[in-house]
Amino acid sequence: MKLMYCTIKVQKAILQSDVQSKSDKSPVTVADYGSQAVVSFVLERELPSESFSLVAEEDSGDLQNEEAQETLQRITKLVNDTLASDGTYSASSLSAEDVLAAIDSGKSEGGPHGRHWVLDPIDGTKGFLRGDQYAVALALLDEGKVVLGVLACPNLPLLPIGSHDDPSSHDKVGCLFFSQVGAGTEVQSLDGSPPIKVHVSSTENPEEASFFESFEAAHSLHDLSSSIANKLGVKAPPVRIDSQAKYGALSRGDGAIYLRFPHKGYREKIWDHAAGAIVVTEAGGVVTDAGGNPLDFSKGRYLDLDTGIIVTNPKLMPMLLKAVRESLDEKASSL
Ligand SMILES: Nc1ncnc2c1ncn2[C@@H]1O[C@H](COP(=O)(O)O)[C@@H](OP(=O)(O)O)[C@H]1O
Ligand SMILES: [Mg+2]
Ligand SMILES: [Mg+2]
Ligand SMILES: [Mg+2]
Repeated sequence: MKLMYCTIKVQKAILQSDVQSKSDKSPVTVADYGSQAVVSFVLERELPSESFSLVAEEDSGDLQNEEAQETLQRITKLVNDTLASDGTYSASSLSAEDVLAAIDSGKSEGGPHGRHWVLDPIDGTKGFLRGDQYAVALALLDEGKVVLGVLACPNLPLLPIGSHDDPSSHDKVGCLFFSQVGAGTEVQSLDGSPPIKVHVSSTENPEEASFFESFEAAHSLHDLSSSIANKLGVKAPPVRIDSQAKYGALSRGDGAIYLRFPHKGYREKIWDHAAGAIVVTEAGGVVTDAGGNPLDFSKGRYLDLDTGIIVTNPKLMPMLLKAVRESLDEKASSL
C-alpha cells in the first residue's frame, strides 16, 4: 500500500527532470526506478536468498553516469521515504549504491525452470505522465507458469468503467487485484476495503460487448482492432486506457474484450502481461495470442509470439478468433 502512496505522490508532483528517455525512446521516471527498488528490496528481504530471482523491466545503466547523480539522489530519497512510511522497514536506510543494487537484482533471465518473480514497476509510464491510468504489476512464475499475480491500479475507479464515461471523472479510485492459481481473482480498494471475488463478463452477445485497447496508437494498431470489432458486431466505441489496468477492468466485467496488436517487429515483454494474464484467467477469462495459443511465459524476458494478444470470455473466444483471422487475412492481402 505504501508503495502506492510513493507512486501517487510522484505522479502529482512530477517534474521534467524526473523523466528520462531510454535507448528505445520510451520514457522512464524516478517513480519507475523507485518502485522497482522498493519491491525488489522488500522481496529480497522477505524471501530465502539462495533461490531469489527477479525479472524486472528497469536497470541501473542510465543512472551510473555523472549527469544522473542528482536523479539518483531523488530516487534514493523517494525509496527511503517510502520505506520509512511503513513501520516494517523503518530501520532500513539505503545508500545510493544499495538502490542501484536493488534495481539491478531484477536482471534475471527467467525461463522454464524454478521460480521467478516478474515485475513491471510502473506499467503504462506514458499514462502515468499524462495523469491517467498506470499499474504496478507483480507476478510469480513457477516452472514457466504464472501462479500468482498482483495488479495495483491507483487511478482505476472502484466503480465499473464503461465506454460512455471518462475514467478520470470518477472520484473513488485505487484498485488492487490479486490472483492465485486455482483460487480465483479478488479485488479490494487500495485503502484496504475487504476483498471481493470478481468474474469476467458472461455476455455471449458481441453487440453488447465493449472492448479495451491501448491509449497509445504506437503500442497497438487501432485500425485493426476496429476492423475486428466491426466484424463481430460490437456497437460501443473502444475504451482506450493505459497499462494492465485493462486486464483488471476486464476481470471484473467492465467490458468483455481486450485487443492488442503491436506494430511489426515489436517484441512483447513478460512483465507487461504476466500479472494481467492470471488476473483475467482466474476470473474466468481466456488470454491467447492472435492464433488462439496460450501465452508462454517460460521463454525468458520476452514473450515468443507474433501478431498480437487477445482476451475475452470462453463463449466469445471462437467468434473473436474468427474475426481476428479474417481481419489479419484482409490486412495481409491489402499489402
Ligand atoms: N511500440 C510498442 N508496441 C507495443 N508495446 C509497446 C511499444 N512500446 C512500448 N510498449 C509497451 O507497452 C506498455 C504499455 O502498454 P499500454 O499501451 O497497454 O499502456 C509499455 O510498458 P511500460 O509503460 O511499462 O514501459 C511498454 O512495455
Ligand atoms: Mg517502460
Ligand atoms: Mg509495461
Ligand atoms: Mg514499466
